[in-house]
Amino acid sequence: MGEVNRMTSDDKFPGGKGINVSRILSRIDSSSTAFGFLGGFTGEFIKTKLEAEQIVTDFVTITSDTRINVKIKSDIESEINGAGPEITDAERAAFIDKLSVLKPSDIVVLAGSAPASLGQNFYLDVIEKIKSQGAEFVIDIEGDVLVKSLANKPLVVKPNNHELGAIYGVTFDSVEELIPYGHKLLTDGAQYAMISMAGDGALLFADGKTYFAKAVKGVVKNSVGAGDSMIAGFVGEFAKSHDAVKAFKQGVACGTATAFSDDLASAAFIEEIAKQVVVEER
Ligand SMILES: Nc1ncnc2c1ncn2[C@@H]1O[C@H](COP(=O)(O)OP(=O)(O)O)[C@@H](O)[C@H]1O
Ligand SMILES: O=P(O)(O)OC[C@H]1O[C@](O)(COP(=O)(O)O)[C@@H](O)[C@@H]1O
Repeated sequence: MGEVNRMTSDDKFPGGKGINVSRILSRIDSSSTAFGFLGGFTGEFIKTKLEAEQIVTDFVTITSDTRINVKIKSDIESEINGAGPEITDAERAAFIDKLSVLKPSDIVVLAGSAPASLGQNFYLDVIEKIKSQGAEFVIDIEGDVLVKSLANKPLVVKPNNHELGAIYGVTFDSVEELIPYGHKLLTDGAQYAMISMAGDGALLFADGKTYFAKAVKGVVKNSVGAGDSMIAGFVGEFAKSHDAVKAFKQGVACGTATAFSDDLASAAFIEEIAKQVVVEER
């Protein structure tokens, strides 16, 4: 702080939670459409990168520049996430309009912070539209919006252990302590809930049961996008098999494989890690 800092190397990746979900889905052979708002030179960069990976995109083009989120990898990881672009009422309305194509078999993943210009009710308006089309939704957003969305029965939610504590105003000293709160996410409305705990593994709450996946051991290269990868793994597998435990296993494999990769995990590495994931009922 307060000094000139020079990087030894740098990379540029198309990012943001929903984009990460689409990139992992494409690697596990699950088709998706990446959508949201894109604008300016940064928006062009993201679109080009996604198209190079054969990911279908359907973004609302905005006049402001898409934000840049800076991830600093040193002895410790630090993140500086942009506040997000200015989005006009017309651009907001165009986005909601796009949801008219949704069918009951679709699953919409709502992920990441919404810029202030979209207003406080943005995600709740989006959820109302998704529900009116008969589609399912998954939500990965911090705070109050996640809590309010539970009444609309999201297919799955995946707060990490810290976010779960913040939702219910508690702190956890052990995995056992957070189990009742995982079940509370279901009684509050979620169909399934996963709690990710980085290097301490993950929990699944499904049909009144609790499942635990011990963390796979390996060298952590990048924890950015591990949570998004976990959601993609769950959704991609659930869309095929409708088996929540299998979906959880795939989620953990994708999250772990990304944590052990420089960018998001490759298909081959996800497959390799999947062989090491063990899920047991607790
Ligand atoms: N250091 C790690 N070692 C092993 N697995 C990890 C590690 N970090 C993340 N993972 C895997 O990825 C999942 C999601 O990571 P996590 O950091 O908890 O999510 P988020 O990025 O949303 O906070 C974890 O539940 C775990 O399965
Ligand atoms: O929208 P937010 O909350 O600022 O989060 C955006 C950030 O989340 C990420 O998608 C990473 O998320 P996770 O580490 O939770 O998987 C980054 O690519 C991005 O910079």
